[in-house]
Amino acid sequence: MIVSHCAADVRAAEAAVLAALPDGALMDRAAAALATACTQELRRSTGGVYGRSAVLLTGAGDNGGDALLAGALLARRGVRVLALTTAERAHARGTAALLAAGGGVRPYGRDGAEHCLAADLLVDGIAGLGGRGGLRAPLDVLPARLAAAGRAGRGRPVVVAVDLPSGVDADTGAVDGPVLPADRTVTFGTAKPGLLLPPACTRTGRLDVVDIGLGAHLPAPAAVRVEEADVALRWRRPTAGDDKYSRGVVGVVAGGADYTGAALLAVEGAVRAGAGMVRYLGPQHPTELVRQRRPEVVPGPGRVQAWVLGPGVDPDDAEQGRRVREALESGEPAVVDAGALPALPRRSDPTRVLTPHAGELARLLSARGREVERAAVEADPVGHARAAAELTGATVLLKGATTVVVGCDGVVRTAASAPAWLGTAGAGDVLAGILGAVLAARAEDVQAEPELAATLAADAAVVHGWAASLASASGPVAALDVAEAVPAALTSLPGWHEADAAAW
Ligand SMILES: NC(=O)C1=CN([C@@H]2O[C@H](COP(=O)(O)OP(=O)(O)OC[C@H]3O[C@@H](n4cnc5c(N)ncnc54)[C@H](O)[C@@H]3O)[C@@H](O)[C@H]2O)[C@@H](O)CC1
Ligand SMILES: Nc1ncnc2c1ncn2[C@@H]1O[C@H](COP(=O)(O)OP(=O)(O)O)[C@@H](O)[C@H]1O
Ligand SMILES: [K+]
Repeated sequence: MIVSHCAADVRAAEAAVLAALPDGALMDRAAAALATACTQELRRSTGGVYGRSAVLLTGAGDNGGDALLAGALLARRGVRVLALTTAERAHARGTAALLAAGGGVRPYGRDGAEHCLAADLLVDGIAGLGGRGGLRAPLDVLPARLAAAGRAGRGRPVVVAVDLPSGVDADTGAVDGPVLPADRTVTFGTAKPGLLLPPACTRTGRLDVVDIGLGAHLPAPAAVRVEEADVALRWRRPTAGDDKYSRGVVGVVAGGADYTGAALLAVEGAVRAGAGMVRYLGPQHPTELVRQRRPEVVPGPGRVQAWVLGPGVDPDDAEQGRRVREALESGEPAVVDAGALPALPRRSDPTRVLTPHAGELARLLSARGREVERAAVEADPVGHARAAAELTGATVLLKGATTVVVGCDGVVRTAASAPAWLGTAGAGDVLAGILGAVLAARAEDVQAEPELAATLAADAAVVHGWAASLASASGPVAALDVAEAVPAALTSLPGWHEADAAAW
């Protein structure tokens, strides 16, 4: 898991650590780690370090100071280092260190972009925690120039961001103007939400979190990235004492006379994610299809531990609509997807996990008096997911390249294990099925501790994305293939077998 904290929490932790350290010690730790990452990137993109060229973009603050101090270390390793200052002031100790090590310092000026493009390495120390808004002129055109020049090491320098890609909002992940995208970001003490949250997170590149001793002084995280190894530890496995009921029965209300495929996909997701039993509730035609493909599915009503409601359900389908409403009234944990979202009562609780994509979330908010367009949701996914969680009382899982989950504990969870190939019809139905199986397996725990639903929702999204990576193998993938890959995805999660051994 990668944890992140807002700027105010980082600054407070920094103040506590600084009180016990000599002047400059914290920046020196940061700069040493930054220089190491820079030499690795130089070696990777050019085959060496000595004689290579680096340009440092340095603002007036400590972010620029980190870059200058790291630049001094690089210069001592034989790198030709030039700092281009982007503000009227520059960090005094960092500037002196770079000059003493043989580097150069001058204003960014008119030819700044040409210097940047000609370098092997570009270190972005324009702004970090103190950044406000997107990059300003003359730096605003630099991201487009770099993008047009090609790939790292082939036409353009490799870009290493200090703490954050400049122009990204550290706390929210908002992108309000041009941002310098990084190939690698070296962040200090803890990650920042803006490095993990969409839309900014696509600019982070490879992320290094450098321990500079803030840990003991940091509060609960603001946002976390759930990783495969976290899921391996938490995934509930059956024991000798389990039977099909105790492992969790999933009730699926999906599909209808027209959309039969969604019924199959949701059922397949639940079966493959290890449900003890799946009951399917729907009209005769999809019921027959489900039975043909998955004879183990039980048709018709009965006791369930968790529901999957809505994939492929037409909101005007009276019969399926009645089943959705009855399930929502039953009190069991539920995945509320697609056609079931309009049936959600005005207030729910966190054991109901809504799984909209951006368009569905926009409709849900608009129907509740918060008129909003899909594009606005995409520009601020976390803000809108949070608004929906507050308005409905439910847990909200907003699907996207980076999926975000907002529950009732205030922490934003993210899953980013999916390849872009997963953006294919029916993939969301499979996720709903997987999540239904996860909720059913832990139904009692979720009832006792509703905030657990958000953790489980993020786990399901990670497995869904991991299964997609496996099934896709860097190529096209169909939704049904994703469901079929779930068992293999689970057993290939890093740490799965170690966690299994520990259980015995
Ligand atoms: N807080 C901590 O625990 C630590 C902080 N360190 C560094 O200190 C940084 C914070 O330093 P500061 O508070 O001095 O602030 P910054 O250096 O992040 O930002 C201030 C500078 O950025 C400029 N700026 C702001 N927004 C801009 C924009 N959109 N475009 C162009 N320029 C912009 C400002 O005019 C100013 O020159 C961190 O990001 C990190 O790099 C590290 O040295 C280690 C420890
Ligand atoms: N660019 C992308 N990269 C990775 N995953 C994506 C991307 N676009 C969409 N996805 C994922 O694909 C799935 C699509 O679900 P959804 O929009 O509900 O489609 P459908 O309704 O056809 O099933 C979601 O899990 C989403 O997170
Ligand atoms: K930066």
